[in-house]
Amino acid sequence: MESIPLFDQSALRIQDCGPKGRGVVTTTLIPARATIDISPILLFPSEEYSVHGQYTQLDHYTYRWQGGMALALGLGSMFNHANKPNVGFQRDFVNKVIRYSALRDIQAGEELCISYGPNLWFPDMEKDEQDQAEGHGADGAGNWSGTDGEDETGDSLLTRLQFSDVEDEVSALEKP
Ligand SMILES: C[S@@+](CC[C@H](N)C(=O)[O-])C[C@H]1O[C@@H](n2cnc3c(N)ncnc32)[C@H](O)[C@@H]1O
Repeated sequence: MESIPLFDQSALRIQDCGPKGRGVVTTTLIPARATIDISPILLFPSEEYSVHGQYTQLDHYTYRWQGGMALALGLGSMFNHANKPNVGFQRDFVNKVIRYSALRDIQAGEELCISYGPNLWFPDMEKDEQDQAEGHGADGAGNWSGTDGEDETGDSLLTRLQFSDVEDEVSALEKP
């Protein structure tokens, strides 16, 4: 295993993010591509997880991993979900870590969010907040109006990183 550097996280805060629970917020600008965290993981082998882990709180936090499910130790377990994440991640199976980096410049005061993938196991409060801010909303049948803002991803950096680094990770938090 490589020797893994640790990062100065003194500009980050764990704070109450309303209905999402706790989340990670930055107090300073984080430039695009900057590494935010490298979280070591704790691996739960598939058999153990299917008998125990999946019936516990762990199931809200674990990532799919080779041979089982993994809990990110540290910040990696604190990122909330966003459909338009500002943080991407890559699982490093050899070194048993997950590397998190900024997909774009992240301004002071912004919450740092990853994408958990399309199949969430909870009502997405971030989507509700974003739709309200954009003037969209659910009709009585629960159908949402408005586009998902494809054209807002005109930022080529975001697009490039999402496809190269994030696309294959996007389902990592989905449950088997
Ligand atoms: C990996 S944990 C994130 C940290 C968590 N907020 C906490 O306080 O421990 C995942 C859980 O956070 C909540 N969560 C994350 N993103 C959310 C979102 N966009 N809307 C609502 N709840 C969210 C859900 O309860 C989910 O099961």
